[in-house]
Amino acid sequence: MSIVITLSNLKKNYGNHEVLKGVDLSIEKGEIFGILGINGAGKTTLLECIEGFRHYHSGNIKIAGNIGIQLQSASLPSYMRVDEAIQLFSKWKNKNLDPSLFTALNITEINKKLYYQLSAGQKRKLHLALALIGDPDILILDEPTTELDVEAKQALHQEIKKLSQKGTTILLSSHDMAEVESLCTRIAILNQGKIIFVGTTEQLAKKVNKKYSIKIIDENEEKEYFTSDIIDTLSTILEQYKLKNKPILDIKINRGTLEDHFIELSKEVRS
Ligand SMILES: Nc1ncnc2c1ncn2[C@@H]1O[C@H](COP(=O)(O)OP(=O)(O)OP(=O)(O)O)[C@@H](O)[C@H]1O
Repeated sequence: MSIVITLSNLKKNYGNHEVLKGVDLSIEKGEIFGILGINGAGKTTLLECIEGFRHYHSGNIKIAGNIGIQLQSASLPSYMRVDEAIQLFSKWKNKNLDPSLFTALNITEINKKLYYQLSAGQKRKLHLALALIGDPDILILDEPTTELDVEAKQALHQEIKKLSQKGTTILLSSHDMAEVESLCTRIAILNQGKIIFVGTTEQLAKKVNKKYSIKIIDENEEKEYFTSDIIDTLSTILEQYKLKNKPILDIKINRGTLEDHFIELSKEVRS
């Protein structure tokens, strides 16, 4: 796998406020890479440095390929129509927007609307569509699904997965842990200016040593067991029930969510 984004010891201050305190990161081609962190952790700053919108004070950023960008907040002239914006960006990039995206993101419905008439979610959809014109090698999305309705969110998730399968690298920030868990191949957690974790969500679960919970419900009671080895523990429990010839009514397994693990790790770092 080839590395398409490399950050080495990246530092960025706003006045005396050190927001990025030496960030190192490598992102591979075709990854869907999520940047997580609490409000103000520096995710947007990091993405904007990579996009070239922010000056950084020291360190190095290497990018292999062209970038499509959907900013957290962006604006177009109030009286520009949606189809005019798409034509304008298509001309700039000398490529048209893939028609399947019009349908997937429901752009056709808002084609003739003026920019100022769009709802917040519709604006976000338009900016996403504009980022995708020109078939970028790397797509950077800052909180892409905030304000999107469920249908548009699902459409975007499918689109992101398709793009990654054909080799586009996607770098996104999000507060939606369920979204990150289902989409991202790897994540990085930004905390107090440093990356405190890089890896898969499973690796994060291991790092915080989160134990699985197994709840067994039988006719008389509900019992909960905690384990890090689900197969061994579950087999032993089932064996015992079989030996006692006791019927089980329900089994619930909870491996913890990304949100639980994120909170756990943030607590560990603070203490
Ligand atoms: N232009 C700026 N001038 C001064 N301080 C800034 C500027 N932009 C951001 N900051 C500060 O830098 C820190 C990081 O902000 P940033 O927007 O990068 O965080 P974030 O992780 O994207 O937050 P959120 O999740 O709330 O979007 C915050 O404390 C913010 O107040």
